[in-house]
Amino acid sequence: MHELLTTKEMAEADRLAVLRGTPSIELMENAGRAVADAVGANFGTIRPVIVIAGPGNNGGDGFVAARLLGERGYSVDLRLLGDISKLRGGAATAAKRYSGPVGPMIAEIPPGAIVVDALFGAGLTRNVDGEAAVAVSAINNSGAHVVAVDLPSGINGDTGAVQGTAIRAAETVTFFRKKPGHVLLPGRIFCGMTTIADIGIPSSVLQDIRPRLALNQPSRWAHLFPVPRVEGHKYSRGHTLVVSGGLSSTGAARLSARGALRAGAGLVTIASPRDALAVNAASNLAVMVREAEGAEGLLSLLSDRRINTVILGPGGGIGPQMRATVMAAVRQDRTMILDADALTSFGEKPNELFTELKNHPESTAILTPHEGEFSRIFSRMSKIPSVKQKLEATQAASHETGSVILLKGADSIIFSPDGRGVISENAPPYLATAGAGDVLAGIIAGLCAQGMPAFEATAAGVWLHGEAASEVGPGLIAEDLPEALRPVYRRLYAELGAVLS
Ligand SMILES: NC(=O)C1=CN([C@@H]2O[C@H](COP(=O)(O)OP(=O)(O)OC[C@H]3O[C@@H](n4cnc5c(N)ncnc54)[C@H](O)[C@@H]3O)[C@@H](O)[C@H]2O)[C@@H](O)CC1
Ligand SMILES: [K+]
Repeated sequence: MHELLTTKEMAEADRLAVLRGTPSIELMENAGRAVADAVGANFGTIRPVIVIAGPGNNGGDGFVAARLLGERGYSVDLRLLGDISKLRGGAATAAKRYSGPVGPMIAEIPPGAIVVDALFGAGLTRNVDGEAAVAVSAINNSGAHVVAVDLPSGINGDTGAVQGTAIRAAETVTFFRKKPGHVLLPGRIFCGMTTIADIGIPSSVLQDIRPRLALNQPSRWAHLFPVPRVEGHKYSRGHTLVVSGGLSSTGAARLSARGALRAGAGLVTIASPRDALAVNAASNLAVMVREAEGAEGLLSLLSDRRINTVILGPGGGIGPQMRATVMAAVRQDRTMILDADALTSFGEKPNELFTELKNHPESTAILTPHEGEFSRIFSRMSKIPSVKQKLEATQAASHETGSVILLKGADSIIFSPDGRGVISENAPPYLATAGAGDVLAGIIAGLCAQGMPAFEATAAGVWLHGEAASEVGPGLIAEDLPEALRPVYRRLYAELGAVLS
């Protein structure tokens, strides 16, 4: 159930289901019934129901729900945008089956009403305006409990963007699979709680559609998640190197190092400039500290081939030295997590980095920008859209650079150069705190160190980071995150059925 379908893929699912023998009116009947059931699950027949129907099949679902709710004893007031004679296909059939009165668009909602929002769904093609916009603001201002059909009207199913204005729903009933707009912000907030109803589309249609996007859930990467083995030893669990900043900025590297250790890397070393050696050494026990000045220093440490992952960026400083250090790591064919300063340092010359990466196919880069960093590094690349179109932008950036890209946010997006993508929805709001990103870079590196492939390690890292934050709860500071991985790992391993002694 974790696949995400674009609106185009959903239309294809619909078409294939019809080809395989389910008439489209039956899909619509099932959709409308699921909506009526959602109303019935929470409210008795005392509260009036207002169904706001649009001119397409979303409106058709609304007509079905209105008919069924009427049959179940609810007082139903159906309002239609446009002319009933203009309805086509399933929507026209559903309207014929509805015997109640059909009123014009509404501009005021009576107190205590339940609203079924069947104005626009997957077929929204432009900004909501005119009468529809008036109805949307009346609904939003009324405080009514809104059940949205498929998507809150005004939310773009593919991007989660608000087109003009949008209905704020308490719950959204969607069909077969979620769409990106249910998960991406701000769409997710407008959806309220989203549930998925089975409307008779067989899962087998997915074999033809082959969706590339999914929710970031363990089902996407659990089969590659490292399980420590009794016969294993620290060297078999990989070695992560974290490059530290100077004396006044060592905290970020230390947070990364702790994240990598807790994620299960066998060994973690901080490569530290001389002036910061004492502070790095004094504040770490299990983490080793080695002296390394700039690119030269890193190169000499990387002569140890057992070091298989390198974190560059957290607290490392912006400028030519960072650029040289990153380039040195790329030439050493390692898996690198490039974060923060390592990305910003290439803001003026991104191609320098990407050409070097192309010349070293044995090295793997995972880039972990937030939106600001993403713009800085990719805005000069013409084939990459603005970060405002975050899904397409992340996918294009991954494709163009051959790197795994993690666009960090409350709806973190991760793409692999092969076109697979996941969107995360488990990050609690208090995760937006100083240093949390440094820990995340460490967790991802720690998983890569143990042999997990880059895309899956990044997805797993982001998921674990979100779970760890929820484990800590409000008041969280970045230092808490590595420590909170323990109960999260315990639960995950229990779910994976791994036997740990
Ligand atoms: N695809 C499927 O498998 C199924 C789809 N169903 C429903 O069908 C919906 C999609 O139906 P449609 O493709 O007909 O699309 P919609 O019903 O979402 O909207 C299309 C209609 O709205 C108009 N429109 C779009 N944007 C507008 C705007 N800003 N202002 C005014 N008018 C606007 C279009 O001209 C068109 O008439 C889904 O969201 C779902 O609710 C269900 O019936 C069940 C099966
Ligand atoms: K809707």
